[in-house]
This record gives sequence, structure tokens and C-alpha cells, in this order.
Amino acid sequence: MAAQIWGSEKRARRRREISAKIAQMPELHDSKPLPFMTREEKIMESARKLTILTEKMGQIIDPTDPAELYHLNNEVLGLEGNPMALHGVMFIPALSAQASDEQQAKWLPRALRREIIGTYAQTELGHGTNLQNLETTATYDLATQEFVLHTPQITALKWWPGNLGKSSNYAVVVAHMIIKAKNYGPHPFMVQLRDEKTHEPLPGITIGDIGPKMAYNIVDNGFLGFNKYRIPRTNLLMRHTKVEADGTYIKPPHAKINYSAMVHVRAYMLTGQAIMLASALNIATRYSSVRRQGQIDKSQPEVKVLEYQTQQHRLFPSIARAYAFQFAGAETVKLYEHVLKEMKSGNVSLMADLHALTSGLKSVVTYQTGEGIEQARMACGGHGYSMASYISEIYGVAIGGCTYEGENMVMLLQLARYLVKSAALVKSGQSSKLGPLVAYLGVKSEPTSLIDRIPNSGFTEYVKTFQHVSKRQTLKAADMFFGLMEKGEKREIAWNKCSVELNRASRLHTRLFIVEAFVRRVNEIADIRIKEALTDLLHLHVNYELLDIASYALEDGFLSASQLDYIRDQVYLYLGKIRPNAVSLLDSWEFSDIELRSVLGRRDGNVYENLFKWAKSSPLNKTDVLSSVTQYLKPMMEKARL
Ligand SMILES: CCCCC/C=C\C/C=C\C/C=C\CCC(=O)SCCNC(=O)CCNC(=O)[C@H](O)C(C)(C)COP(=O)(O)OP(=O)(O)OC[C@H]1O[C@@H](n2cnc3c(N)ncnc32)[C@H](O)[C@@H]1OP(=O)(O)O
Ligand SMILES: Cc1cc2nc3c(=O)[nH]c(=O)nc-3n(C[C@H](O)[C@H](O)[C@H](O)COP(=O)(O)OP(=O)(O)OC[C@H]3O[C@@H](n4cnc5c(N)ncnc54)[C@H](O)[C@@H]3O)c2cc1C
Repeated sequence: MAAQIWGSEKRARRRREISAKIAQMPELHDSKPLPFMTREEKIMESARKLTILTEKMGQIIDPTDPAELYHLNNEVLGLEGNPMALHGVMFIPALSAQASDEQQAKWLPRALRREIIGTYAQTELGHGTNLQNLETTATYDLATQEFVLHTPQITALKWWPGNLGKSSNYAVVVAHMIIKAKNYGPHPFMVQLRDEKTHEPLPGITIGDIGPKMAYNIVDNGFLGFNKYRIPRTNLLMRHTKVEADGTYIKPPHAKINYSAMVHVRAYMLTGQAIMLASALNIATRYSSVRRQGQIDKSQPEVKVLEYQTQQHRLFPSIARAYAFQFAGAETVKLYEHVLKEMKSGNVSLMADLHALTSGLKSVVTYQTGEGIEQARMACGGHGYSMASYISEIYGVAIGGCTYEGENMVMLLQLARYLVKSAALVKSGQSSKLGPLVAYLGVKSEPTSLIDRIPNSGFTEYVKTFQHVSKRQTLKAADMFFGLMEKGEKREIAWNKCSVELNRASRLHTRLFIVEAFVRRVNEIADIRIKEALTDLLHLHVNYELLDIASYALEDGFLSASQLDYIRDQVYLYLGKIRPNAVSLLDSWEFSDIELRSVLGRRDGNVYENLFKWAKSSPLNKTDVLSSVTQYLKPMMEKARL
């Protein structure tokens, strides 16, 4: 099963080997539980481990393999980020995709050797979503052949970029490029921020940390202002766009090609989200098979809380989602790598499809991951609320994904643009022009769902039902939009008035893709036992998801009330079938105790003793009487007694 999750037997074996090596290297372990550290201590601890990793990485992993690097990071540095998180996640990808060969030769080896630390500085205090209204400017000075970076007002301060505040000395900065008074829109520039020897900010740069956040507090998300700060013309990233010495602008082959670093993260973050969901579920499911509370049959002893159907209903559909996201994420990464290769050789025709797909997936996956992790926390009762469970930290980190790389509603609306264009093709009789991901929009469906009517139909009838609801909602939302325009409404106003319906279509389309990716994977599996376990999980997935969106299928009578009862019964049937495999389905992800950082989720199940040990190690317990008591509470009580 680990081979299915991680992509191959070799990958699963390598993960195990890497975890085993890390277990033998105490210098790479947290020196004390992260929840007991201050933010400064955590950053220091992370930087300490990061430096050791830079030295010893080659002994543990193949540093050129992104999957091994990701695993190493998760084990050693953890989910809360690290002082170089954005260096790998966005700075290097931005340089790789947007810098010319000559620029790459100059900067990439230094970045890869970690001679310099970089980040991606795009979002500002006043604007994150609407890139057209970013306010930082890069004005070309023809006389000196330099760009002059400037922050005209407070809202133009860069705000949020990870590791910008304190750790990075370089950044890819996105600014509006102005040449001879003409604004060419946002473009990426390579900018040195700090002196390489002293790490002091360079003259003309104002920089710092934006303060503590809901989670990710090891990352120094920062602010950045420029006061007429000059950089050479050749620091504009010039793989696709060029500016010649005389100010001549050579436009890129696709208007949005400079957004590729964002698409990179949107594609790769899906499996990251799956891992976080599976981690929280691993903790909750293991704990649920240790925790005994109450009886189902009063004549029997107290049961493990995992025996309660409500507990299973709370956890198991999310287990199925974690697998579904991992499989859909793996497919998306493959597609991304393919499109990137094509883009590098000048073919930009697949960019729109990839943008639409990753926009929808990013939104649905992060939202449902957040939901699943929060349910996992509640499933652990009181102990879930303790930082000893570590679930709250996983939650805080995971839901950051609903916001970064494009706020979820906004990204769903990006997919909706693609769906509406596709609907227009269907309506004008040009269905043959539909791309493969939306081809179903042009296919006539049966009048009613055949779920429960065709024995042994596998998952075909389910897929058809998802296709039907997605198609219907897409065409309905598109009709609403076209209808408003026909009545004379301006395009943008009409769009806004339909945007809730449009986003519903985007969610349904994305959920269909996730279901299809799960079905594709299960169909590929040769090993009978693995196939059987995953088929059970897929049954739960399709029935649970369909129940969740049933109103769309009921409103036009595609599903009947009796079919809905059948679907509900299937959910209960598969909850029971999955119960014996539940812990194993999560243990198959092979998270080590070091990686999980959870007292509740320990592999050995020795929860209570370790919770007590953990509590005793709280800094508050270093002394029996705190100074808050001697200074304030004790005098207060004494005064009251007089
Ligand atoms: C490697 C492992 C990674 C794992 C990750 C794990 C952990 C992560 C840890 C920490 C966080 C890390 C990073 C976070 C970093 C950031 O958050 S960076 C900042 C991200 N910011 C955003 O995402 C901003 C969101 N806004 C936008 O993307 C755009 O502004 C917009 C909403 C898409 C609108 O753009 P605009 O230029 O104004 O669009 P316009 O209306 O002019 O045109 C729309 C058309 O453009 C097409 N389009 C847009 N984007 C793309 C694209 N990327 N590719 C292709 N096409 C694109 C769009 O489809 C429209 O086409 P039409 O034909 O007109 O419909
Ligand atoms: C943990 C974290 C890490 C980050 N890292 C980085 C980084 O490394 N580099 C970087 O540059 N940035 C980074 N960011 C910033 C992040 O990319 C932005 O916050 C994000 O893109 C959302 O933009 P915003 O803050 O402007 O939200 P807003 O756009 O202000 O969103 C507020 C509300 O308005 C709605 N809204 C906005 N526009 C529309 C619209 N057109 N239609 C409908 N609704 C709309 C949104 O849906 C939302 O409900 C990070 C953010 C976080 C939380």
C-alpha cells in the first residue's frame, strides 16, 4: 500500500531508509517538543537543523530528488516551515521557469549550493489577489540601463512573502514594469536585499517580519519597501519577456507565463495537503483504537471509541479523501511537469487547461483537508485540543493553503471562466473542440442515474452521475450568466451576480476529477489484496461524496429518493467494511513518530503515560509556585482575607 501511496516500491523503500537514517541522527531531532518553544527558539532550532542538513543531506538522500527532499524536510524540519522554505518552494522554481539560460547560469548554482537564500515577493499590504493593481513599480532608466524599484505608498509594501523578513538575502520581486512612461504590467525581477557578508539590509531597502500568525510561525513572513532602489536591466527575468538596452519590450508567448511559479506550487501542494490530512487522521485513528469510553452493549466492557459508527463516519470518509487527493495530486504533478517542458520549448497551448485544473483542485483539496483535520481533532475529544495531539498545528498549516497561492473563491472563479467557455462551445454545437477534461460536458446523459440498477457496473454509473451533476450545474450557471448579458447587463456585473452558482460548478467539476483519478488508480492496481482494500475505500468515497452533493442530482430527478437510500446504506456498509483496515490504511503512509510529533498519535499507542510525561515537561511546571501567583494572585487573596 505504501508503494501505491508514494508512487512505487522504490520510493516507499527509500522513505523507510531515510526515516531510519534520521532516527539514528539525534542532532536532527527536535531538542524539545515544538509547542514548548517560543517563536524565536523554534526559528533558532530550525536554522540549526537546516545547517546540519545542508552539510549532511547527501549522506541521507539524493538531493536532486524533490520527493526525497520533501520527505527529509517533513521529518526533520516539520510542517511549521523553516527559514528557507520559500527558497525551495518558489525562489528556485521561479528562477528555473522564468530566468534565461544565461541568468540561470549566474544565479541557480549559487541558490542550489545555498550561498544565497531567496524568496518570492509578490503580495503587498494592499493587494494580493488582484495582481494588476500591485503598486510596486520598476521604472526603466534608459541612461543607466537600470530598473528603479519603488514603493510609492504604504499599501505598496510587499507583505506576506515567506522568509522575506529575516532570512532571505535575495528575492524574485514582482513589480509593474514601466518603460518610457508605459506600464507593461507585473513582471518578476531578481533583487538583492541584504549585504552578502553582513546580512544587513542594503541602502534603499526597508525590511522586517510581519509578526506571529495562526500557524507557520517558524517562517518569517515579511514586509519589504523600496526607496528608488536600483537594479541592472539584466535582473528582469528574461526567459520569456525581454527588455533591450534601448527599452524595446519583447512580449512573452503567453500573457500569463510569468505566473508559472504560482502554478508550480498549486500543482505540488495537493500531495502536501493529502499528507497533512493523512497525518491528522493517523493520529486520530490510532488514538481512537486506544481510547476506551462507554459501552455499545451494556453487558460488555468499554469499547474503543473507533467502534462507534459516528466516529467511523467522522474519520473514514476523510481517509478516502486523503488517498483520493494523493492520487489526484500525483496525476497533476505529472501534467504540470509535462506542460512545463512544453512551455520551455515554446508550446504554451496547455497552460489554460493546467491553470483551470490546478485552480479548482487547490481550492477543493485545501478546503476539504481543513474540514477533515478539524473533524480528526474533535474525534480525539479533550486530548485533541491539547498541543500534545499536534493536530491544531497541522490544521493551522493546512488551512493556510486556502489562502496562499490564490484565495480559494478567486481560484474557483478562474476555473469557472474555463467552464463557461466550454459551456459556450457546447451551446454553439462545437463540443468536438472541448478539451479532454471537459469532454463530458458535450456528452448526452441518460435521463436517470443507473446506480443500483446495473449489477457489477463497477464505478461507471457513479462517474456518470458525477458527470451529470457537474454538467448540469455548469450549463445552468453559464445560462444564468449569458441570460443576464442578453438582458443588457455588463459582462463583469453579470459575472458577479452568478459567481456563487459558477463556483458551485467549479467545485462539482473538481470533485468529479478527483473521483475519476481515484477510479483510474484503482483500475491500474494488479495486487489483489491492495486492490480490494482500495476498492472498499473508493466505494465509501463515491457514495459519501454523492450523498454530500445529492441535492444537485435530486432536483432534476436524476437520482430518486430510493437511490439515495441505497447510497446511504452503501456508506454504512463500507464504514463497517473499512473498520478492520482503518489503522493500517493510515499506517501505510509510514509516518514516523519523529515526523508526526504527536503524543496521541504514537505508533506504540502508549498514550496516557506519555501525556503525563509531556505535561510534566511544561515550562510552567519547572516551579510549584509561579511568580504570577507570588506577585499578583497571592497578594490579592491575602487582601481579600483581611
Ligand atoms: C514544491 C513543493 C510545494 C509544496 C507546497 C507546500 C507548502 C507551501 C508552503 C508555504 C506557502 C508557499 C507559498 C505561498 C506563496 C504565495 O502565496 S505567492 C502569491 C500567490 N498569489 C496569488 O496566487 C495571486 C492570485 N491571483 C492570481 O493568480 C491572478 O491575479 C488572477 C486571479 C489569476 C487574475 O490575474 P489577472 O492577470 O488579473 O487576470 P486577467 O483577469 O487579466 O486574466 C484572466 C485570464 O488569465 C488566465 N490566467 C490567469 N492565470 C493564469 C495562469 N497561471 N496560467 C494560464 N492562464 C492564466 C485566466 O485563465 C484568464 O483567461 P481567460 O481566457 O481570459 O478566461
Ligand atoms: C501562510 C501564507 C503564506 C504566504 N506566502 C506568500 C509568499 O511567499 N509570497 C507572496 O507573494 N505572498 C504570500 N502570501 C500571500 C497570499 O498569496 C495572499 O494572501 C493570497 O493570494 C490572497 O490574497 P489577499 O490576501 O489579497 O486576499 P483578498 O483578495 O484581499 O481576499 C479577501 C476576500 O476577498 C475575496 N475576493 C478578492 N478578490 C475577489 C474577486 N475578484 N472575486 C471574488 N472575491 C474576491 C476573497 O475571496 C476573500 O474572501 C502568503 C499568505 C499566507 C496566508
